[in-house]
Amino acid sequence: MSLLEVRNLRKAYGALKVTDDLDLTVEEGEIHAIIGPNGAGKSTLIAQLSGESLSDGGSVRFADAEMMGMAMHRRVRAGISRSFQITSILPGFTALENVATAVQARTGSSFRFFSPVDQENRLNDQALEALDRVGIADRAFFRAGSLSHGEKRQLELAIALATRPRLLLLDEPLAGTSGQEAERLVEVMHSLRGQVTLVLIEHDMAAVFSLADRVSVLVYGQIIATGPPDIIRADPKVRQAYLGEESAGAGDVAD
Ligand SMILES: Nc1ncnc2c1ncn2[C@@H]1O[C@H](COP(=O)(O)OP(=O)(O)OP(=O)(O)O)[C@@H](O)[C@H]1O
Repeated sequence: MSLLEVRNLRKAYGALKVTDDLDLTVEEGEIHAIIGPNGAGKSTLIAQLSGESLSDGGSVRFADAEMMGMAMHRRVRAGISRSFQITSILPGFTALENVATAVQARTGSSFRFFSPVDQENRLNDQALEALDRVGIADRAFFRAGSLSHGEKRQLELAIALATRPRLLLLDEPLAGTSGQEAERLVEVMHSLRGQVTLVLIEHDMAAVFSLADRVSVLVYGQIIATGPPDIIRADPKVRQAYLGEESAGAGDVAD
């Protein structure tokens, strides 16, 4: 059984079918990248999987349970988490407070059986562990607003990891980062391999091809190919859809 099985997933905005009978399978422990041209429906798909956006139909089975119709906080408890955007980080709070606050907000009342002091300790422990996993435990007591852009992206990852997901959905984790920051984040994602299943959308092809175990190509709301990076790179269908090539010639999808 696969960890995530998406079948015939649909979503339309008016006449525009953004997710068009989409099928996708994600195996436990893999890093699965979703690539595709601008407007292909990648962010919409992530939003549908996380429960942030309602779907019009289809099935999303996660760990053999149906997620369709389930609210986002219930999916978080089932083990699906998605990255926050930097814009949702509170700049005046410390990195630790940001993670703890987000965990509390996302898991709802799951700590309610503990005393307030216990609740705070548990939240802080969980938050610190997450900051450590992304390599910024030494920034725990720094105000989030004072962190570098790359560290803020690490903080986003920590927020998503702090709910201890089995499946982590990342929407462009490298966006806006410089070369060194991107390298650091790729290292962090590598270090998560095997601990958590990752589904990520990313435009940085070098990162995608170095990180992903499998890549799915999304075009006009449908997955047109899924496979290991080398197979995807060489797939004529992918090259045509991506580059508008009349025929697949020499060279790669992107490097
Ligand atoms: N709330 C909305 N209302 C109407 N149309 C929308 C809405 N959200 C997205 N769309 C449209 O759905 C299509 C897919 O958008 P989406 O953001 O999912 O694509 P994407 O593959 O993530 O693109 P990009 O790579 O540019 O981020 C686009 O044509 C977009 O304009």
